[in-house]
Amino acid sequence: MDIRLENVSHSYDNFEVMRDISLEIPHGRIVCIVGPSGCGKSTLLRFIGGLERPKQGRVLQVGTPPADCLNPLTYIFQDFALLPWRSVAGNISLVLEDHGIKGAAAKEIIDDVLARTKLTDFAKALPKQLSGGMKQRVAIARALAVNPAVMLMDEPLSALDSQTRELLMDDLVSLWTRTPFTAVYVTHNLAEAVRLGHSIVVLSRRPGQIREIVHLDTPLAERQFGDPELDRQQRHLWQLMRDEARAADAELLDV
Ligand SMILES: Nc1ncnc2c1ncn2[C@@H]1O[C@H](COP(=O)(O)OP(=O)(O)OP(=O)(O)O)[C@@H](O)[C@H]1O
Repeated sequence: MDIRLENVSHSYDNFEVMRDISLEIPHGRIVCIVGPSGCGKSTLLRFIGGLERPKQGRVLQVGTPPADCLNPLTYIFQDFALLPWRSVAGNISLVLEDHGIKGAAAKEIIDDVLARTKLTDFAKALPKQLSGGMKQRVAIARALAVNPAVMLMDEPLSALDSQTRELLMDDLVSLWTRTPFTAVYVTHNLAEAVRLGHSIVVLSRRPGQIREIVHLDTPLAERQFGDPELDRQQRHLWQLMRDEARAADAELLDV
């Protein structure tokens, strides 16, 4: 299933947040969205997820979700959103229980996603026993359990330290390489964008408009830390964003 945004514009009362966004999120691709603070990245994600509707334009789901998909659009948040009293396996089973999947059928799915996220040995652990990186792996496993058509990732690594972030990026790349998934990935971090994005949508400051869409051809598995081509792309993204980010920053201070 692809997602298509057609001429999406939005205001909260008279406060214009985004203007005329048209965008394709193709099946099996990771599309990163970057832009200065307050330019509407999270709002765009909410429109794609159907949590809110834009004032103008349309968000279309094109094609059908996978046959065994329980939840076509699934979020992964920065703060993991795990239930502290449930084990790792219990947090994953929760989303299956919502769909009436229990017993052996649930166990099969849970075992599979735990293995894919290298969490098998932690099935019985409670969230408080886990590091931040492990918690986010649980959140990713939980998202994979519903076999989503599109994962909506809102700054999923930004609460983590830089080393853990690198490890999680490696995990996401190997997950995608084994079984490609579709994701819209909002981030402030341009290094994450060039490491994980098949394309990177650069938004202007508010009202967010598309400044440029950068397409990266290097396969995800070949993108190494410190790769000169990725560094060059990251510099290009920063050039696009620097003045906008500075202006947006000044605007926020004025409020
Ligand atoms: N429900 C709402 N009512 C009024 N204003 C809102 C609402 N939601 C978001 N906004 C405003 O819309 C603008 C865009 O917000 P949004 O959170 O989408 O930006 P963002 O690019 O994700 O920001 P950041 O990078 O800081 O997380 C902001 O100025 C925000 O204050």
